[in-house]
Formats: sequence, C-alpha cells, structure tokens
Amino acid sequence: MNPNRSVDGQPASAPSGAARVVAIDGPAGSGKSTVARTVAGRLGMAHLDTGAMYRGVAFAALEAGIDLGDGDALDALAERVDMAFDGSRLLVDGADATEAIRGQAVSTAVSPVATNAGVREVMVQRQREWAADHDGGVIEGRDIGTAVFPDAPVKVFLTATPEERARRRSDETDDVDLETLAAQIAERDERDANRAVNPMRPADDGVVIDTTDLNLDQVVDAVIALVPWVGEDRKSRPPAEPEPAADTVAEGTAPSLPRAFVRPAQPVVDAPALGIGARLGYRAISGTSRALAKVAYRSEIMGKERLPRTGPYILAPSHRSGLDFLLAAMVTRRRVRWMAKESLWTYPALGSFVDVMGGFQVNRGTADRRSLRVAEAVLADGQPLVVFPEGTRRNGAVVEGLFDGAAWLASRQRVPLVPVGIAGTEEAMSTGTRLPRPGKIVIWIGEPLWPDVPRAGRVPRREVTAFSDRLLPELQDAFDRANAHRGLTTLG
Ligand SMILES: Nc1ncnc2c1ncn2[C@@H]1O[C@H](COP(=O)(O)OP(=O)(O)O)[C@@H](O)[C@H]1O
Ligand SMILES: Nc1ccn([C@@H]2O[C@H](COP(=O)(O)OP(=O)(O)O)[C@@H](O)[C@H]2O)c(=O)n1
Repeated sequence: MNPNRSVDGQPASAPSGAARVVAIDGPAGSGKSTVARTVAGRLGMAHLDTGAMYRGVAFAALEAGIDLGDGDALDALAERVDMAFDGSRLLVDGADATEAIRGQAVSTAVSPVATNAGVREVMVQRQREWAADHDGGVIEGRDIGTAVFPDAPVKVFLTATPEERARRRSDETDDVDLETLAAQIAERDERDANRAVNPMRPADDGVVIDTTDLNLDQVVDAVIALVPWVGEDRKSRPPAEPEPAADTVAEGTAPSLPRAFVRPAQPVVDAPALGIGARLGYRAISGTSRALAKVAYRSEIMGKERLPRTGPYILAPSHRSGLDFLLAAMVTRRRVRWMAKESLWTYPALGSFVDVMGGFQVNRGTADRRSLRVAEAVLADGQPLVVFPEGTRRNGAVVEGLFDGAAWLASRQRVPLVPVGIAGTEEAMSTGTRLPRPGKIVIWIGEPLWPDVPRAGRVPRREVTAFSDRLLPELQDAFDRANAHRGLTTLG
C-alpha cells in the first residue's frame, strides 16, 4: 500500500504512530526503497520514502532559484512547500516531480539541502504526522531509527559495500558512468554520516543487514522476521501480496542463509587493530605452519565444507596443547583472531608472534568483561574468532566444564559456534613439553550451531547456559571423530 495523502500539515505532536513503525535506514544503493516497498506490500502497511521528501525540497529550491547556501531561505521554503504522494508519484506544489527528483541536478542538490537544521525539523515533523495518520508504516531514510522514531519497534540499517552500491545504481541508469556514480555516492555518504544534525548511523538497539551478497527476497525475509506483530497481523488482515512461505515470517526464526549477514547494532568498542606485522606476516606464517603441519604431522582437516564461507563465526576447538592455536587458525584461509592470555606477551619474541597471528590480550581464566567487549568488536567487524570453550589446556579424551564465554559471545552477536576437535596435539606437545614430537594430527570441523535467541535485544542468561550445554556434546563428538580418524589412519 502506498500513501496517498499529503505529507504537508500542521506541526505534529507526539509521535503516536511509532508503535507500528518499521524504520529502514542506510546509505544510497543499500536497497532501502526496494526493500521498504516490498516489506510494506507484504505486511499491508503504508510506505514512506523520506529521501523523496528531501529530494522534493531540493527540487523546489532549484525551481525557485534559491541559493543552496542560504539556510534561512531553505527553511522558509521547507515550511511552505506542499508535497503529496499520489501512489508512487510525488507532487511538489501540485507539479509532478517524480522523474525530476531522481535526476542529476536534484541528486547533487539534495544533500546540502538535507544538512540544513531547519529543513530537517520541518521534514521530521511531517514524517511523524504521516506515521500518526497511517497507524505506523514502513519508513525509509537516514535517521528514522535514530532521530525520527527512536522508539520504533523495528530498526534496520541496510549496508552493502560501496562498489556494490555504485554498481546497483549504475544498473539503473545509462546517463552516468560507474566512476562518477561511485564518487557521488561516496560524497553523499560522507556528508550524511558527518553532518551535525541527525547524522546517518545504525541505531544502537537496531539490526544491521549487509545486503552485498543477498538477493531482495532474502533481505525482505530477514526484515519481516524482525516484525513482532507479524503473527497478529496475519490472523487479522490478509497481506496485500501472496503469502510468503511460513518459515519467512515466524518471529525469531529466519531462513538460514541471511543469518550470517544480519547482526545487532549494539555499540561495541573498536576491534583491536592489526599491526603491520600481522597484516604482512599472517599469510606467510599460516602458510608455512600449514605446510609444516602437513609434513611433520601428516595433518588432516575434515569437514571444511561445513565452515561458513563468509561473515563472522566462532571456532570453538578442544584444547590439549599450545599447538592448538596454530592448528585452529589453519582450518580457514581467512584470518582468524583469538583471545590470548596476557602472560604470552612477557616474552617479547612470543608476544610479537602472537600479534602477527592475530591474537589480542585477555586476562587469564574466565574472560573478563573488557576482553569480551573486544572479542565482540572482532565479530561485529565480520572476522572469525577462536575461543577455547574449555578455557585452558586440559588432558585426555573427555571434553567437560565449558566456560560460557564462547556461547555468550555467539548469542550476543548472533553468530554461529563451530565445534572443532583437534586430535593428536596432546601427544605431539603436551603441557610441560618444550619441543613438539612428530605424530599424526587430525582436525574435525563439526556442524555450525546457531544461538537460539531473538534477532535483536537482550540475551537471557539461561539461553547462554543452554547454548553451552548444546555445544558440549557437539564438541565432544568432533573431538571423538578426530581421535577416531587419527587412530584409524595411524593404524592403517
Ligand atoms: N539485496 C538487495 N536488496 C535490495 N535491493 C537490491 C538488492 N540487490 C540489488 N538491489 C537493487 O539495488 C538497487 C538500489 O536499491 P534502492 O532500493 O534504490 O536503494 P536505496 O533506496 O537504499 O538507495 C535497486 O535497483 C535494487 O533492485
Ligand atoms: N531521512 C533522510 C532521508 C534522506 N536524506 C538525504 O536525502 C538524500 C536522498 O535520499 P534518497 O534515499 O532518495 O537517495 P539515495 O541517496 O539513496 O540515492 C540522501 O543522500 C540524504 O542526504 C536525509 O538526510 N535524511
């Protein structure tokens, strides 16, 4: 359903329509309009493109020959201009501006117009009034979840790489070449993200969806899975378009593929930076250790196909030896990061090595709060992370007494835990041994386990414990299989 009402009007009072707002923000070309339109259609809700409103003001300013640097003139224009949506067409002071607002002139003028505080104030008022009139709606823009409707129950921030966004835009037009489009988009992103009033950023309690490698249906399904009243709505009013498959709408259950691309936007500290040594040396060292492990330990890695190909995840290996760090890193060619105890840095050479391998410091024993925040940042940044759930090196064939750190991190960041059994390292180099002995090493990668938590919001403590309980038998299984395979191949 599309709005067919004027967005002009008297200053709005409290944003009473917020109860049913689906806020979709993000940079140009991330898919906001296409996704918002489709979600609105599927949910039988109204859709508001607030970018079109700012474009409408820019259009009116160009028509009136207003100097874009004249803030007072723009404020006054925003107050008096009449904008109305007629289906998908935008009327500005009665004239059809639908095509013109997508043209080059308006695209260049819109962001200086939108940085103007007075213009924004008027637009925000009209957007709130529109939502009150429509009992909510799917509203897209740059500041909907952060400034216009900070209480919206659904806040999504769509992203995609700048290259992909420019490519999408260039597929839509023959008038401008890819480089020019990429430069224009980069300039708009920069201005939108850095302006003083309501800059573009994900809401702290929202969800970020990276649409780079997703198709429209996957993004739409991921958004609809976040809408709390979907079940209710489907009982009471039929959707405007054919019913989506049942698994795409149940709350908290999402189709498996998009999960890797959806992450909570809760604030985390910056991911620990990688030093120059790590950036240059990691490949060389991991390549060498891979080759050495093959020759000296006839190492075998089983189940690589089960590893997620993209996105963040936690490798949760068994831990029987100091060699396990290197071996865990070998399961993927992607750079992994890992939590390393502080004491490793007391030996400068070892400390440098750990740096190069992507290690970052944590306090010994159960991971402390700050370390967990840093680890969260690594995952939020999309990097795979190694966390040994047994906490410290253990002996023997039994996996027991898991710490909750790995499950907590996976639940908070909504990423999978991958159980990894590493067999043979205790024999090769157990605690107290200085030099490794040759032998056979087998690494078994188990099925990734997803946390059973809602897509956004708090993670109940009991869910974390339950997740650790779920990991334990799977890690034991991976370790058993690795040990069994090692036994078989050693005998054979
Ligand atoms: N995964 C996707 N999600 C949404 N749109 C996509 C996706 N992949 C490609 N597109 C295309 O990208 C283009 C730009 O999307 P649009 O909705 O205009 O973005 P925005 O409103 O964020 O600028 C559209 O042509 C759309 O069909
Ligand atoms: N809520 C909003 C929506 C758009 N805008 C501005 O309006 C411009 C046009 O928005 P849009 O969504 O139509 O255009 P694209 O940049 O996605 O092509 C953006 O570049 C922003 O500068 C804004 O500041 N706040």
